[in-house]
Parts: sequence; structure tokens; C-alpha cells
Amino acid sequence: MIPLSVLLHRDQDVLAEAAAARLVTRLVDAQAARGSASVVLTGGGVGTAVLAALAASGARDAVDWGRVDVWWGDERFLPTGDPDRNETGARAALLDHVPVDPARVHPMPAADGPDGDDPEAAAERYAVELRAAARPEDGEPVPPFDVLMLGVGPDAHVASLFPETPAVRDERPVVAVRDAPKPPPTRISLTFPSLRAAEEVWLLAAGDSKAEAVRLGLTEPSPARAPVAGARGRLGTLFLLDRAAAARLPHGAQGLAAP
Ligand SMILES: O=C1O[C@H](COP(=O)(O)O)[C@@H](O)[C@H](O)[C@H]1O
Repeated sequence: MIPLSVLLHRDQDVLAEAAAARLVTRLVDAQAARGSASVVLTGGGVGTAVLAALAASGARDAVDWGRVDVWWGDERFLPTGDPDRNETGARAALLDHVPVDPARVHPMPAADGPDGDDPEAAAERYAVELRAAARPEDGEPVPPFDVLMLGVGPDAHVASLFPETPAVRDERPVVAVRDAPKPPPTRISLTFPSLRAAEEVWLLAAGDSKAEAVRLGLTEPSPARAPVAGARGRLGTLFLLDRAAAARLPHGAQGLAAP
């Protein structure tokens, strides 16, 4: 059975610092084992707070940032530099402050990119980029990401996979999302098969508005109804929560209470 763990933290700040420390360890271990590491970033409040905590931590220098491949789980399809793009937030919080190799940073295309205002073509372009980085021996269209982080929406969405939308049933690695219920309406997202190619999936949630989504993530049998329930890693899945987001944990969910 593939391990699933639920870890509780006092509040969002502690959660962000703990996740940042965990990410350093995971990246360093991957680099020691294989020479390089890969991480998939998320947008949203907690995901960006984790990156900011990492940038503020002295431990960040334990990572050889020039040997980290950086990907995104989803993107708001807006022009480059738009403050609502997940890429913009990640660069401001972390990537502008560590010596990443620009060639190993893989933002999803922007609405002013090579495909213009065509999210389907942009999604296909990202799929091609992922395939080029995949390992032929895996037979997967995406690389085996070491860590894939996902924020969790109050409606139980992850990445830009919103409940009962076509993207939750799409088997292509990357899709364009139109008419998203959360603005902006046009997005690009990895799909479930790509999320599940990751070795570890970390679901990040803080605040009482996320408590019901977290409960669904642990109990809902249909990922189409609650996409958070369909995001699972090949080697393990972590729910990294603050106390408020954990307020409706189902009976028996494992939790390690942090001070
Ligand atoms: O729109 C998005 O929302 C989710 C969750 O964001 P949060 O602010 O409620 O934590 C995020 O994970 C996703 O990447 C993003 O595009």
C-alpha cells in the first residue's frame, strides 16, 4: 500500500516553514542519489508562502539550485509578468533569490507567448516540453517529479482541475481549461495522470475555508467530484495542514500534532 500521511501544524506560518524544510531535504536527497532534482510548483496562498519561507531560510543553500528542474502544476493563462500568474508569484517568492539555471525553469506558456492567445496550443507546447524531459524507460509522457506540490481550493480543486469539469476526465498530460469557476477563466493544467507520475505529492492547505475540501480529499471516492482526492504520488502522498484546515479530518486520519 502506498503511504498517505496527514501532518498537522499550528498555523500557516509553521506549515510553510516545515514544508520548506522538508523540500530542502527532499531536493538534497534526490541530488545526492541522482545528481539532480525536480519539483512541481503550485500557485495559491500556502504554496507561495512555502517558497517565501524557503527563500528566507539559510537551509536553502544546501540545495544546488543549478541542478533543480522546476515545473508548474497549473497556470493562469495571462501575459508574462501578470501578478496573477503562478510563475510571477514563484519568481518573486523564491526563484529570483536562488541561483537556478534558467534553462531548467519550465514555466507554462503565457498568453503573450509563442502561441498567442491559444491555450490549447500552449498546453500542447508544455506537453512536448514535459515529454522531452521524460525518461524513456518509464514509458510516461512526463518526468518522474521528485516532489509535486498542490494547493487545495475550498471547492476541492487542485492545480486547475475543478470539480466536474472536462479536465478531470482528460487523459492527455496537459490541458487547456476554459470557463474555470475561479478567475481567471482560462488556464493550463497538468491532468491526473501527470500528477500521479510524481514520486511524492504534497497537498498544502491552511485555514478553515479548506477544512471541507481536506475532508473530501481523504474520503471522497470520486476524483471528478473532489479533485483533491485524485492527487496521489507513486511513492507517497502528504497532506500538510494547519489546524484550521484539519478541523474536519475523518475519524482515524493520522495526524502528528506540531506545537
Ligand atoms: O487558482 C489556484 O488556486 C489553487 C489554490 O489556491 P489558494 O490560494 O486557495 O491556496 C492553487 O493551488 C492553484 O495553483 C491556483 O492556480
